[in-house]
Amino acid sequence: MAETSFTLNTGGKIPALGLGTWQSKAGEVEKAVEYAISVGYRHIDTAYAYGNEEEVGKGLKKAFEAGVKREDVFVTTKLWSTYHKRVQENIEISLEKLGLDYVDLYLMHWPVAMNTNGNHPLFPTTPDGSRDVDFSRHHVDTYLNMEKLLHTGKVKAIGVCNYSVMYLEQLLARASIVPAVNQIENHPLLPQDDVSDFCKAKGIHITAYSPLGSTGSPLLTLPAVQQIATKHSVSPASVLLSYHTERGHSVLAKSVTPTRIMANRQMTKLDTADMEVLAQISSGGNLKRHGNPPWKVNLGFPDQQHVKYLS
Ligand SMILES: NC(=O)C1=CN([C@@H]2O[C@H](COP(=O)(O)OP(=O)(O)OC[C@H]3O[C@@H](n4cnc5c(N)ncnc54)[C@H](OP(=O)(O)O)[C@@H]3O)[C@@H](O)[C@H]2O)C=CC1
Ligand SMILES: O=C[C@H](O)[C@@H](O)[C@@H](O)[C@H](O)C(=O)O
Repeated sequence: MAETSFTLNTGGKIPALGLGTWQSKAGEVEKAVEYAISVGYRHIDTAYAYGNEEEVGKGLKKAFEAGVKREDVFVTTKLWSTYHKRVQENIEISLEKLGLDYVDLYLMHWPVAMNTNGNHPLFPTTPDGSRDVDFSRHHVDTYLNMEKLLHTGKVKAIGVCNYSVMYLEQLLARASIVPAVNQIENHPLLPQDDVSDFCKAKGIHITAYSPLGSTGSPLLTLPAVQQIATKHSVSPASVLLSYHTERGHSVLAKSVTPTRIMANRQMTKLDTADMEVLAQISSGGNLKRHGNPPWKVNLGFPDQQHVKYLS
């Protein structure tokens, strides 16, 4: 494995590979977390919005009972959009569900607030059926409230997700604490070099999500990925995950399947030629973003400039 962990701007370490839990179903995720930790994972990613923090917490508890120390597991959870005006409340609910005193990383899930008192606790809608966005709440004000959590000991580090360069510039202009992490969709069909370079210059670590292309892992069949896998006698998944460690990013791979959880631990030392082949996949604007919720808001990503926004 090229790197087993990266150092954050807090001085803390983030393990290079984390277990993703988005869409991991009830009845499956507790076992997935317990199994992953038993085979060496030390980084678990969840979120209030995933609705599985309680079960993730049960998996963590089993791992601790088996002798793994709390301080050796890096746990991330995320502030949901309907809680942008209730930051303290949302972390307390998450900690209660997880059965933890603190999380290692607390991330703003999206830089868009939704109506706190809308028609649904997670995904409120307006009468036309679109997302009930709270345009009165600026994402930087939410982040400033997250900064205050650092003094409570309930979070060891704070950061953001889904931040473009434009949003990061807005945030850094007013923040006292540089985010430790920006968690973004990242893979050879969405390299986001602009965000990666900007974060590197500012000391913000990137964690890549949807490295396999999310549900159904469509990127495993990319010919260039398969060709590199054959060259190194490894799986395509290993190539797609190792792409991030080579870039200095940590990576989250979701699976509830024990054989895949185990297999995804295998990292491959990719060479310069491999990285060049992987970089070529997106050349000529051949980009694919899998996570594209209908926010009605311009998030500032260059690949989304064709989208029509209401605001
Ligand atoms: N901050 C944010 O907004 C976001 C954060 N994330 C985080 O990142 C994590 C990873 O991203 P995610 O979108 O889940 O997608 P991934 O790219 O990790 O792909 C997950 C899919 O790949 C399958 N899979 C996993 N390993 C293998 C393998 N070795 N061979 C074949 N198939 C495999 C899984 O199936 P199965 O489980 O059935 O084995 C599942 O269908 C999330 O779970 C979440 O924690 C994700 C999206 C947005
Ligand atoms: O972390 C995973 C993703 O961000 C997911 O939570 C969102 O995409 C959500 O389904 C939404 O529709 O806004």
